[in-house]
Amino acid sequence: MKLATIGVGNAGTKILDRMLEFEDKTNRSLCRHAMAINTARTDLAKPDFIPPERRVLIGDTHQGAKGHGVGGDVEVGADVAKTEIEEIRRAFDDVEIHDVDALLVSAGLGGGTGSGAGPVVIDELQKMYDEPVYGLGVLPGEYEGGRPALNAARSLQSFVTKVDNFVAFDNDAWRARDQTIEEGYDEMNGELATRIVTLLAAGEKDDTDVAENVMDSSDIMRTLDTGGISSIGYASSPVDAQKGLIGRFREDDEEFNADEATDATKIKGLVRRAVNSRLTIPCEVSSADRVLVVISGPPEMFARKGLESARQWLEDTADTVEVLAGDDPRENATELAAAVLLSNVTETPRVDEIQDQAVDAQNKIQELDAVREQEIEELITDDDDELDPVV
Ligand SMILES: Nc1nc2c(ncn2[C@@H]2O[C@H](COP(=O)(O)OP(=O)(O)OP(=O)(O)O)[C@@H](O)[C@H]2O)c(=O)[nH]1
Repeated sequence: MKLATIGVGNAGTKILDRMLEFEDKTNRSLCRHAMAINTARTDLAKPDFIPPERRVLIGDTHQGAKGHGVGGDVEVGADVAKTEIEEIRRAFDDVEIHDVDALLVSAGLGGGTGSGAGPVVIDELQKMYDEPVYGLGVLPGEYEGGRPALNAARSLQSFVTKVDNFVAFDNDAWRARDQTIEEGYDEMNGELATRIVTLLAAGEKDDTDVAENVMDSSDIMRTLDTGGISSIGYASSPVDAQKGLIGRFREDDEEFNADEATDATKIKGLVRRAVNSRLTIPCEVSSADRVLVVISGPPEMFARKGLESARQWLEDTADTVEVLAGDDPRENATELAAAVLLSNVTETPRVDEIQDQAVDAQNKIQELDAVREQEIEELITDDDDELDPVV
């Protein structure tokens, strides 16, 4: 596929930058246009790969932002983007839409800019272009507390209703306990970038003269066409030019046999590993509406039989007949990778938890407001009592 990509807020920008880095490292060219929109000047200076002229600072004259971010306030994030919609629109004028299949907006949903300005940006893109607009969004970890959960619960609803498909990433599922938050983010962003780019960059070459099994961008778009929330699974094994695949396969895989494993069983094993891996958002695989499998690597490693039996296994596992599978040939690739898109998954426990956490946070805020109102009323009454004799 070919995409125009827009990172909104700090996390959205960092993730997009890592996608560009992965592309650069692996000779892919998924993101034909990359842009960052943020309310924090310092964060906009940080990317290594997003071109400086494609970084848009919004809200530097807004009272609630002043170039320093919006401090987790979704209302301010949305207001800033609405106020500066003309500037945002002008920035989109540079997008060569005839050169892309779709647009992708990435954002963290726990803060104020990504979650507030993100939906405003998506609305504008949907108005301006006929191409699908996809979302790539990070759900905050439980450890972050009530406010990010409240932001995310509200914003997730806007994102999911506005985009054509929302690929979710769950910080809770990916957090390693022995890392600082920043180290953790760096690693997570790399993992997410690898998954989304491996998946969507398949079919980026519009070659008519390609082998039969090669993934087409229209297959990817068809799988994403379900709407809703999606998750990605991924597994890879290093490739040795002489010996073929040298990665270890799960020994509990019923097909596993170190000596006899053919390329076909290896491919099937890789797809199983991808589906059983840590998904970008944990979900019940059988709740997926449609599934897409991309096998990416040196073409001599592809095995038509393997792809077909992986597809059949997935049809049973995901309990859907809508499983599309294809190859993504990458000459000189050092790994064979399987990326599996589970589209429109409905059983995602973390989304339910965030909603519960958000309701708790909302109740606490209301309780605090009620206490505050009571205190103010009491203060006024006390003042009135004191004032009475004077009047
Ligand atoms: N996976 C991942 N999540 C991040 C990263 N940085 C922040 N987050 C998450 O994204 C949420 C939003 O953080 P930011 O992106 O910094 O916030 P923002 O959208 O720029 O909004 P403001 O800071 O309020 O202006 C946080 O609550 C975290 O859950 C990152 O690098 N990787």
